[in-house]
Amino acid sequence: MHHPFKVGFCFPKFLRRDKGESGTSHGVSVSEILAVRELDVDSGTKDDGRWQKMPQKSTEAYPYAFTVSYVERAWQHRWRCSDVTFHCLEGALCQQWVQTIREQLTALTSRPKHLLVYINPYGGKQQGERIYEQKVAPLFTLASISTHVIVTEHANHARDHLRTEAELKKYDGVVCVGGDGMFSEMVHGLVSRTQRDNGVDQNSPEEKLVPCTLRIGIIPAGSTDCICYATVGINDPVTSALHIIVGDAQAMDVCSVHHNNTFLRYSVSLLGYGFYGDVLADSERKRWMGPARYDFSGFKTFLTHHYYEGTVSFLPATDILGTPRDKTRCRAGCFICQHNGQLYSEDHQPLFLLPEYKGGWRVIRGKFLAINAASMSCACPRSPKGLSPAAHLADGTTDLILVRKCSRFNFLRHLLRHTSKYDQFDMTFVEVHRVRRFRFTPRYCQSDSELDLRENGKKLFSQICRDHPACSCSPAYSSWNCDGEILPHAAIENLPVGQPSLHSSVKGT
Ligand SMILES: Nc1ncnc2c1ncn2[C@@H]1O[C@H](COP(=O)(O)OP(=O)(O)OP(=O)(O)O)[C@@H](O)[C@H]1O
Ligand SMILES: CCCCCCCCCCCCC/C=C/[C@@H](O)[C@H](CO)NC(C)=O
Ligand SMILES: [Ca+2]
Repeated sequence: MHHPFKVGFCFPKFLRRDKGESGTSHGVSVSEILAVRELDVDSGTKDDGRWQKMPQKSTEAYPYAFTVSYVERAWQHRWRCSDVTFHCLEGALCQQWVQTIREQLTALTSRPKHLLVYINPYGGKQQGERIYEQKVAPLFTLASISTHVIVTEHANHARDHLRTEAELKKYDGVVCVGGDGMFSEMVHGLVSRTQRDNGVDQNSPEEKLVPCTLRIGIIPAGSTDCICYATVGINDPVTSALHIIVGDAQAMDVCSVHHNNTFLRYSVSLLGYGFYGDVLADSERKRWMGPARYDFSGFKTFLTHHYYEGTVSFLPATDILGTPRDKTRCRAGCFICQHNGQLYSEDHQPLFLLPEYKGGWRVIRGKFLAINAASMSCACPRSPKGLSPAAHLADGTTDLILVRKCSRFNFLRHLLRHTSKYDQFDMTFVEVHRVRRFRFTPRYCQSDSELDLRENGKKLFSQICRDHPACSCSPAYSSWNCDGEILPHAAIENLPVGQPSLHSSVKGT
C-alpha cells in the first residue's frame, strides 16, 4: 500500500494520513507496529520480497518515503504482518517520522529484545526447525529481536538447560517451538529454578511459589498444541510470533501434582485419568505416527471401554464468580480471572490454604471412564471449544469432570459433543465441579513392586486383572495424563499453586 502523507496528521496514538491525492487514509496503532524502515526511493525499493516498488507518478510527486510493518488481524484469530508505505516531499520530514516511530517503539517496555529459543525437532510433524527458520526468525529479525537458538538433542534438554545452565539474566523471555510437552519442559525448568534459587520446597503442597520473572512464548509445532490454541485461539506460528513481538502476555494457572507429599509435576492444561491417560499411554508407543497417533489410540481406547474404580475428593471453589456451565468464554483481560485472582493476592490468604482448614471437602466414590481436571479450556484443533469450554486461564481453579461408567454408545455421544455445539456436561453420567484442589485414590492400592513394574514399562494388565476381584476385563489402574506426560502414580493430589499473578505468564498468547 502507498500513501502520501503531510505533516500534522500525527495523533497521540495513531500515525494517520488524511485523505489526499490517493484518496485513502490509514491508521496504525503504535502498539501494533512491528518495524519502520526508510525507503530509498531514488534507487528503487530495497526488494526483500515485501517492499514494493513505487509507481513512477507517486515517486515524482513525493520523493521520500518510509514503510511501516504492522499487525493485521486476519481470519479466525490469525495475525499477519502487513506493510504500509507513507510518502512525502521532504527528506528531513521523512527521517523525523522514522525517528519518532522508532522512539515510540523503544518506549514500549513490554516488548522483548533478547529471546532464548528452544526448538524441538521431533514434535508434531517434525517441522519445528523449518517453521522457525521460515516463518518466525524473519519476523524476529524485522522487529530487531536478537535470539539465541538451541535445537534440543533429547527429551528434557530444554528443561535441564533452563534449570541449571541458561544465563536467564540475558533474556527478556524464553520461547519454545514445539507442542504441549515442550511448553511443559519450559514451565518445569523455569519454575523449578526460581523455587530452588529462593529456597522454596516444591514438595510441600502448602508452600507458595515464588513468581518467575521470565515469560514463556510458544510457537506451535506439536501434535495437540492445546496450550497455544486455548490461549491464542489458533495454533498458527506467525500469529504466535507476532504476539510475542508486540509483548502480549497472559497469566496462567499452574497446578502442582503430588503423591504422598512428594512433588511429581506441574500441570497447566489437562490432568486426565482413564480415557485420556489410556490414550496417551498407548499413543506414546506410536510416536512414529506423528499427530495421527492420538486418533489411532483414541479409537482403540474408545473400543476397549475401560472404567476405573476409585475415590475422588475435592474442595469446591465456592468463593468465586463463574461456573463450569457458563456460556461466557475466558479471553484476554477476563473479568472473572481478575476478580477471582484477587482472592489470591498477597494480603488475602484464602481460607482453604490455611493448614487448619478442614471443611468443605466432598467425596465421590465410583467407577469412572474418565476423570479430567482442566485448568483451562483445553481447546485444540480436534475440539475447538475444549474439554471445559468455560474454564478460566488464570482464576486459580480447575474444572473437575467426572465421567461415570456408561454404555459405549453414551460415551461416544459424550465425546462427540466436544466437537459440536451441544453441551458435553448435559448427560446423566457426567458431572463437572469447579475446584480448588482434588485428590484421587484408586480402589486397589498399588504396591511399590507394581509401581516399579509400571515404571519399567512392563504391562501389568493381566496381573492386575487376576488380582482384581470386581471385574475380569477392566484393569485396576489407568495412568494420569499430565499435559501429555504419563505420571508414575495413580494416587495423586492436585492443587493450584500461588496466585495467577505469580504464575509464569505466556508471551505470545
Ligand atoms: N530432541 C528431542 N528428542 C526427543 N524428544 C524430545 C526432544 N526435544 C524434546 N523432546 C520431547 O518430545 C516430547 C514431545 O514434544 P512436543 O510437545 O513438542 O510435541 P508433541 O508431543 O508432538 O505435541 P503435543 O504435546 O502438542 O501433543 C516432549 O515431551 C519433549 O520432552
Ligand atoms: C471418537 C470421537 C472422539 C472425538 C473426541 C474429541 C475430543 C478431543 C479433546 C482433546 C482434548 C485434548 C486435551 C489436551 C491434552 C494435552 O495436554 C495432551 C498433550 O498434548 N494431548 C493429548 C491428546 O493427550
Ligand atoms: Ca483455571
